[in-house]
Amino acid sequence: MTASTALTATGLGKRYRGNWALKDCSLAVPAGRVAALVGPNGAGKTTLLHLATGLLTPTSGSVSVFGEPAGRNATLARVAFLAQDKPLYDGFTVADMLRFGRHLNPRWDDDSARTRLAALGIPLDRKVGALSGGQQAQVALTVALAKRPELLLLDEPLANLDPLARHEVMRDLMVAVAEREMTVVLSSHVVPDLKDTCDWLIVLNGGRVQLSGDIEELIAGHRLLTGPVSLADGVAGRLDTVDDRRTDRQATLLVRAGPGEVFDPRWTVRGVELEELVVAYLRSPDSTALPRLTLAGVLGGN
Ligand SMILES: Nc1ncnc2c1ncn2[C@@H]1O[C@H](COP(=O)(O)OP(=O)(O)OP(=O)(O)O)[C@@H](O)[C@H]1O
Repeated sequence: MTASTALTATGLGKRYRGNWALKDCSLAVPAGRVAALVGPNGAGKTTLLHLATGLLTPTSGSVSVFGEPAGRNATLARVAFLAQDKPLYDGFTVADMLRFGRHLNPRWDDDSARTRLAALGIPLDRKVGALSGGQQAQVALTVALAKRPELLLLDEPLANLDPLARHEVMRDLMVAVAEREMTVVLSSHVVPDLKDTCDWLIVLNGGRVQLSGDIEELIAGHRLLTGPVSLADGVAGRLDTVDDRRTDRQATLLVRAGPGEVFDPRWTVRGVELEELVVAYLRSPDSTALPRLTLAGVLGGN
């Protein structure tokens, strides 16, 4: 049986006046995954998340959440969205934020929100505007989690946080994922912070999906070769080459190849790190790795 999908985009596009912010975007995030949505500034990450929440309507294609069109009332109750400009009201106290959430959300979990804030040492009577950036991010995450979402969408939750605060937010997110059935899609520029947390990757570049799939499978399907430049054309002609950098003597190639692929022993061959993979694809906007069979399977299984 194929796992159900939390988020599905099919030929999804959004145009602002003459410009496509997102184009031909097809992807599926299986339920229960923690997906990293990465890409440079202006890649379309916020646009995709806004389409998934129903804040924007598609210009073309469609987006659905647990098989239902995004933005419907029934879908909204299952989704929490933490926007990039965290919608925290500076003049409100933390307790006001909880009261607000309780009134707006029928599934609101006040006890866990209070327990979480107490554990973080964030006083309920403090005005939100008087909290540090890290504490504000934690309050915003607490409010989002208290909605008890099945799909949690986070737009740059780590922006403006110092490394310790970033680590704590990611750790708390993982605790929440372990405690309940939840799918997370999290946009970020900070790829190293995602590698221990996320198990699914979506790379957007210039409004298009370049990479989408299970992180372990993507890593296992690529190799980094370093060796004499004279051998480079042979490899580039035989295998999909994502990134090809050459000096007069040496070539460094990132190729799509599984662990069983046999190379000339003059190459030094090693696996790739998540960040190397992301950077290599972003450097080569025409390269894509979209697991069409997997995608078709996931799409068909819902
Ligand atoms: N309301 C809007 N009107 C016109 N163009 C827009 C609007 N919102 C976004 N865009 C454009 O759409 C493209 C994608 O923007 P988007 O904010 O989705 O990217 P992003 O990947 O989230 O970027 P960042 O990492 O900087 O937040 C950009 O070129 C942006 O200028």
